[in-house]
Amino acid sequence: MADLNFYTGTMDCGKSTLALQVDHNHRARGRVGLVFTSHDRAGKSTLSSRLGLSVEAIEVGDEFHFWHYTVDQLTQGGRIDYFVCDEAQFYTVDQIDQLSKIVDELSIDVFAFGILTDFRTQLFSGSARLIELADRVHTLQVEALCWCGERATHNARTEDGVMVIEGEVIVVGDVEHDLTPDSDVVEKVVGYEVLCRRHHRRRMTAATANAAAMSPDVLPF
Ligand SMILES: Nc1ncnc2c1ncn2[C@@H]1O[C@H](COP(=O)(O)OP(=O)(O)O)[C@@H](O)[C@H]1O
Ligand SMILES: Cc1cn([C@H]2C[C@H](O)[C@@H](COP(=O)(O)O)O2)c(=O)[nH]c1=O
Repeated sequence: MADLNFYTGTMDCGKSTLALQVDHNHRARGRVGLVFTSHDRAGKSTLSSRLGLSVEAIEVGDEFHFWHYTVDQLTQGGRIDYFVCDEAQFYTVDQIDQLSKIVDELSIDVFAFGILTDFRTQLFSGSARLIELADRVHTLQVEALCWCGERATHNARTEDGVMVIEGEVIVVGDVEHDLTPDSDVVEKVVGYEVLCRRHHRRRMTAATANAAAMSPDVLPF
């Protein structure tokens, strides 16, 4: 029996690295797989890890149809044992439904990887559908840490290190370290920072915590 697996965690916790390892290990045992991604930082049709590894991947846009694509491949005599699906938070609900049908009707294992919530702590629709349908949901064991040392649980979007709460849901970017607000620079550096829930709610990033350290700790709001 094939399974639909969802591996999740915050940004920067090792998901793409694990996706590359899963593909490597299954391929090493003679299994035939397809690798998919969406909006990877390294560019279109690439699955990349911050460790520097990357592989070519099939880009999943909103119009991509997993079921039609897979049936076409199989009809042409191709063999497929598994899918590795990175950045699955960006997939549509229909695409996740197609993946579950592929598991059930074509006995293809699916390993999906993605973050759960956006910069406003709202579930991505693709991630929510995976939570609803997956046979197994795994939280990655490598934990990214908040600047305070606690386990990071949420993803903040920042401009020059200061947390923002307005904007488009999809903004491709990376976690930024050691940012300090610089009023002299016109172009703000947009990035992400992983935070514990308490500091996400307080909108307190490493940069603003550093600034606040100069004044007595105000009561939590
Ligand atoms: N220079 C490094 N040395 C060791 N590990 C690193 C280094 N740079 C990044 N990493 C590891 O890579 C992880 C991020 O990997 P990645 O697969 O890109 O994460 P995700 O896909 O979840 O954003 C970090 O949590 C860290 O453990
Ligand atoms: C929180 C959040 C993230 N994103 C983007 C930023 C990155 O390009 C990816 C996550 O990649 P990672 O491999 O897990 O680091 O998602 C976004 O578009 N919107 C958000 O709210």
